[in-house]
Amino acid sequence: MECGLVATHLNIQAGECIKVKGKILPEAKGFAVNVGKDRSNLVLHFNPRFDSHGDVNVLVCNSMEDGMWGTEERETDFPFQQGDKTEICISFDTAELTVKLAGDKEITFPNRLGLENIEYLSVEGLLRTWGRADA
Ligand SMILES: CCCO[C@@H]1O[C@H](CO)[C@@H](O[C@@H]2O[C@H](CO)[C@H](O)[C@H](OCc3cn(Cc4ccccc4)nn3)[C@H]2O)[C@H](O)[C@H]1NC(C)=O
Repeated sequence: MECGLVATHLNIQAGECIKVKGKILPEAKGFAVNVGKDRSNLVLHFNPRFDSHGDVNVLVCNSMEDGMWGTEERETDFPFQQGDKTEICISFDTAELTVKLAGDKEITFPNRLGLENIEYLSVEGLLRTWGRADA
C-alpha cells in the first residue's frame, strides 16, 4: 500500500532529472523511491535499508515489470543515516539510470524497461518529501 508521496502523469523526459529531498525518519528501517510508468512497472526501485529484510546498511535497487520484481542489485557503500536530511537526483536515458547521492557518490542501474519517459514517482519512509523535475 502506498502511503507516502505519489505523483503520476509526470512525463519526465530522458535527460531531465528528478530531485527528491526529505528527512529520513529517525526510526526508519529503510526508505524507498520508485520511478517508472506506474506502480506495477518500475524502472527503478531505490531502497536504502538500515535494517530490513535481513539487510543492514545496504542499498537495494530493482525493477518491476507487470508487478513482478526483477533481479536485485546491492550496494554496501551506504551514504545514508537515520534522522538525516537526504537528497537524491535521478536522471536517465533509454539505457540506464544514474542516481546522484550525497558526497558526489553516484550509482547506475540498467533501464530494463527501456522507458523513454517517467510518468510515476512514489516515495516512502521520508518526512517532508519534496520532489521535482529539473530541466
Ligand atoms: C532469498 C530469498 C528471499 O529474498 C528476499 O525476498 C524479499 C521479498 O521479495 C525481498 O524483499 C523485497 O525486495 C523488493 C526489491 O527487490 C522490495 O524492496 C520489496 O519491498 C517493496 C516495498 C515495500 N515498501 C514499503 C516501504 C515503506 C517504508 C520504507 C520503505 C518501504 N515499499 N516498497 C521487498 O519486500 C528481499 O530483498 C530478498 N532478499 C534477498 C537477499 O534477495
